[in-house]
This record gives sequence, structure tokens and C-alpha cells, in this order.
Amino acid sequence: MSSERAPPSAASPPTAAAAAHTNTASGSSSAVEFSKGVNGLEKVVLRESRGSSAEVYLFGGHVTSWKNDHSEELLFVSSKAIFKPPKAIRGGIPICFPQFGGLGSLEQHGFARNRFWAVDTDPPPFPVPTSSRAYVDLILRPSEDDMKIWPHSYEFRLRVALGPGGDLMLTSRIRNTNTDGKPFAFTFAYHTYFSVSDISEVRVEGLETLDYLDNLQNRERFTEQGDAITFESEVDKIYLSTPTKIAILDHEKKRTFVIRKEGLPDAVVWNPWDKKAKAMTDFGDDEYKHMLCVEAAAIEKPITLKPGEEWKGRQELSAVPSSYCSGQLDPRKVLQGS
Ligand SMILES: O=P(O)(O)OC[C@H]1O[C@@H](O)[C@H](O)[C@@H](O)[C@@H]1O
Repeated sequence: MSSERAPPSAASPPTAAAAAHTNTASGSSSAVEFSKGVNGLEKVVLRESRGSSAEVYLFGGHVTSWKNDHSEELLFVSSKAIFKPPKAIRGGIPICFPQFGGLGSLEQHGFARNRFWAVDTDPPPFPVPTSSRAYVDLILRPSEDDMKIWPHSYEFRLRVALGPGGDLMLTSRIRNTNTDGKPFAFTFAYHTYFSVSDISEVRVEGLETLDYLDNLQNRERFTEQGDAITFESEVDKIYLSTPTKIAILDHEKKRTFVIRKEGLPDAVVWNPWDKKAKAMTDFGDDEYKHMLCVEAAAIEKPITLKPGEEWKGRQELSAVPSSYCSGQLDPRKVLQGS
């Protein structure tokens, strides 16, 4: 197993101010910078030399921004998002753990998204080194109060990395550290809110013909028809045993998002549409038109870990220009290409 050299800031103390640094010699910003975000919440800014960037809040271990090298925001965050604990931030990439949705006794989507994470100053090495200096390692461990609602000891390590080409990679490593010999089971999702020009101009490729559980119909099981998925009303589906690549084609923006995932067999597709949008206090009435959640997840078969065991779940996002409108790009090639 090869070991990985940490970038200077990843080894810095977790206090934001102390860890922030700037490359004054070149005048350019450093790859990893710690600063204060909305309402003084601590955040980490990742920057790649070609101009792409990402932001991660320690509250929730929550990615709130991912920009390409033209400084275009690729994730949706609601203009009404409340950056105030304990409510999870509306948009970006909330982490759903140890429970997806209402599938258990815990609060909706579990508690990881509204806990304060710490910077992990000494993460165990990855088998394959991250090919970027722009990354940060975070860690979540249970508090005493957490143990009362979910009586398990664990270490949840999250690496957020920005690749040289602007790809955004999230790797979660969850280890059972119970000392009582007990296994635990959990469900999980990277609840990614993609920014889209107009939901009615968007299609999702890669989920056709698959079985799904419809959250709008008591999670009854259905089979998707052959056509690519388009949107004209509320949707809340858990697609099962999905391929490792899913594409979101935004015709109007001429942009395709590609989601690559490992260890996450399921994929949730969610858009609240107009009625639910109005019912959410931290979501603008018309904002449903400009977002789509496609969530790499492990839901149908919960992950079980014995003490000492570790699970890894990874998602990699890229945004590529597409000329699909003019018929030059076959969406299937997006899915089949490497
Ligand atoms: O409002 P929350 O808790 O962030 O959840 C938003 C949505 O998240 C999706 O993942 C669920 O499938 C939906 O059922 C849910 O409404």
C-alpha cells in the first residue's frame, strides 16, 4: 500500500484561522484555505490552479460550492438556505448517515448533516494517492448525546478533493469502533443538489429500465420504462442497483454532469416541484426549476460493519460541456466512455 503525502494545510490544526495560509510568493491563493463562511461558520476552500474551486463547511461536512474554471457554480444552494445549526443547509451536498430519509428511528436523513465535523489531521493513507493538492480530510465521531440515539462508536472520515481538471471527489470511510463486539448497520447518501438551467430541459441517462422504490407511493417497487428520465412533476424515487455512471444532461446550458460512484449501488432522484417547494421554509417557491438531486446512495441493502471493519463509498462528479442539442454528442457515449 502506497502512502500519501498530505498537503501542508491538511496537516494543519483544525482551528480555521490557524490553518489558513496563502501563497504570497506567487500572489495566488493556496490550494486549501480555512476561513469563515455564512454566520461565521468555519469552512474550507479548495482551489485548483486552473481556477476551479469548492467549499466545505465543517457544519455537516457539507460541500456548499463547486465551481468550474469559469467560476460558474455547479451545485444548487437555495437563496433561502439557513446556515444555522441544527438545520442542515439546503443545497450543496448534505451527507445522509446513518439513515437515509425516514427509513429508521432517527431523524430524517440521520444526523451527520447537522453535526460539527473536525479536520482530520492524520488520516490513514489511501491505497491510491489523491492526484491533487486541493483536498481536505474531515472526521466525525459520535458525541455522548449521539450515542443515546444511535448507540454505536464509529469513525467517519470524509475526504473532499478537487481534481486537476476540476472534478469533485468525495470519499467516505466509515469504521465500526465498537468495543462491545456489536456490529451496526446504516444507510447512506451523498444528497447532491445539481444546479440546472431549467428542470424541463434536463434528462438523466443511466437509470432507464431499472427498478425503483417510489417515495411518493409508500416506497412501492416499480420498473422504469426505456426512455431517458425527464421531469414534468414532483419526483422522489430510489433507483436500485444502478450502474456506476449516471449522466445529467442540461440541454439549455449545454452541460453534462457525470456521476461516477463506488460502493453506492442505489441512486435517489428528487425534485420537490412547486407544491412541496412552497411548503419548505428554506427553499424559494420557484427554485425547484433550477435544481435536481441525484444522490449516490446505499439504501435498499443497509451496510453492516462488524467491529474493526471499514466501508468505503465514493462519488466523483465532473461537468463537461455537451453539444447534445446539436446532436453531436450521443449521451450513451458519455456513459460508456472512461
Ligand atoms: O428536506 P430534507 O430532509 O432535506 O429532504 C429532502 C428530500 O430528500 C430526498 O433525498 C428524499 O428522497 C425526499 O423524500 C426528501 O423530501
